[in-house]
Amino acid sequence: MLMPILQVHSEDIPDYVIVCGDPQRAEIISRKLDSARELAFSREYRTFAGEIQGVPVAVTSHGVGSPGAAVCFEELIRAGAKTIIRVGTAGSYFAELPAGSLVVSTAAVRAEGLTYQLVPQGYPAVADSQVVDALYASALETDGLVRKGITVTLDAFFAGVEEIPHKKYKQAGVLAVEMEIAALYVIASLRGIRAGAILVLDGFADADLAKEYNPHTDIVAQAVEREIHVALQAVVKLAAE
Ligand SMILES: O=P(O)(O)O[C@H]1O[C@H](CO)[C@@H](O)[C@H]1O
Ligand SMILES: O=c1cc[nH]c(=O)[nH]1
Repeated sequence: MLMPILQVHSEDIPDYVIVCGDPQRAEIISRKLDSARELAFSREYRTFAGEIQGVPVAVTSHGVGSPGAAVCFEELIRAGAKTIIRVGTAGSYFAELPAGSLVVSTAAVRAEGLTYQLVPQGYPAVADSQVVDALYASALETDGLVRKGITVTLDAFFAGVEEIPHKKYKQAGVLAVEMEIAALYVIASLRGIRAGAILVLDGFADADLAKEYNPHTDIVAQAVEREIHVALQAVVKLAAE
């Protein structure tokens, strides 16, 4: 069956799918796969399929923000995805977690609008524990900082006149801020599949720490290579369980 928005056929979507915001990152991830082939590039959604150590895996970009990403997650699940791992970037709240560090998101604060049109307030946006364990174990096998914990999903990247309560999230122990994980975790729970996420911190989101936003540094690019490796090794681990 052809998915109307992603323009991929369900027969081509395996159990394991890696997702990321940037179509260019999807292409970078696809280069790590054996027998990789591009399935479709429709709107911001670019999809590849291949194998990692014999395990079939697809990669799809979901763009920026929860509503567009939700379209991607829903169609991937309809097409047959059973485990979705987001490989993303996020802003850090803590000086001890500088650019280049990794965070495995165990749950997300629903500070966005999309999930409130799907489930009531109070419904948790929580990762699958097996996926979290596989991501964290794989990350510990690599060099560099990694933490696991709660992240927050926002709709706004740039602030308007309303204050984004970064200070409160930080006080509450939230590690990092990004824009799609809450949608992924809520949709995964609703549809009965597994999901998890690993993030490269690309700078500080907190007003006290923030300098100019620049995700295009060597440190971030190297850490993205590391998180891609971690996510693909997590897929191999999960497929062997
Ligand atoms: O790392 P990616 O997947 O691009 O995602 C992060 O980067 C974008 C903002 O620049 C948002 O989509 C945010 O969630
Ligand atoms: O949403 C995002 C993504 C990366 N860095 C940020 O500060 N915010």
